[in-house]
Amino acid sequence: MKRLIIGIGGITNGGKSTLAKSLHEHIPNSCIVAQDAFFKDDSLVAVDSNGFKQYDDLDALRMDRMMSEIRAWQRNPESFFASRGLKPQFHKIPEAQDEVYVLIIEGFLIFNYRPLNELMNKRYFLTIPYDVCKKRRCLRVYTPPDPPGYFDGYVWPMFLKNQKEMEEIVTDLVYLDGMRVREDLFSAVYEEVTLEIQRRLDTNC
Ligand SMILES: Nc1ncnc2c1ncn2[C@@H]1O[C@H](COP(=O)(O)OP(=O)(O)O)[C@@H](O)[C@H]1O
Ligand SMILES: O=C(O)c1ccc[n+]([C@@H]2O[C@H](COP(=O)([O-])O)[C@@H](O)[C@H]2O)c1
Repeated sequence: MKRLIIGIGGITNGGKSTLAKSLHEHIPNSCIVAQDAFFKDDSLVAVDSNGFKQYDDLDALRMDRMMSEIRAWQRNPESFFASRGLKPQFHKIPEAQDEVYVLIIEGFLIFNYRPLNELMNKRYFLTIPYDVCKKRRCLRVYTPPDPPGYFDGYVWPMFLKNQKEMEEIVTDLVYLDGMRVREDLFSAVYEEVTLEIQRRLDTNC
């Protein structure tokens, strides 16, 4: 059994979940692990000197739990896949005797966490301009909701800081323009992932 781990990172509201879901729907034997599912309880998230809850920081996330989930997939992708009620399918090559299990890891700080970053075979990073990001973010309701001034006073400066830190540790990142239509973004990544799957089926890696 072969494995492939794809990271879909990027700016808040850049389209990570949308892209990850489309990939999952089209890639046989794939699963998604989303970083958003690992936020700590609000009572455990620190507050900064401006009174803003520090959600855009690795400390706000239970990265240990996220890593355990990913390790469970690594140990046995097939049973991890089945435990989510998904049905295995061979890739669309009639003579293929092997299967490639694909894990799609999606989230805004996935490459900032070194132990997680190191596991990825492919790294994609979605970006959108400030004004588009602010507009999309204002339309979205988080739990808890963003307080007034949160985007400019906290989220945007943290994005710039986190991106800078990420770029210091990550190489071979493929930047994706989140302004492209969904279908284009999907096709571009799907094509590359399909080639990676094919490469694994063709070789012993
Ligand atoms: N390529 C795109 N073009 C325009 N809007 C998009 C695109 N991808 C996602 N969106 C919209 O942007 C918002 C955030 O998308 P989402 O996938 O949840 O982002 P993220 O997971 O990065 O926070 C949603 O309203 C979604 O419908
Ligand atoms: O999901 C949550 O529990 C949650 C609670 C408060 C805030 N968030 C925001 O979630 C953002 C990251 O998720 P996303 O999908 O926008 O990339 C990050 O900018 C946080 O400020 C998320």
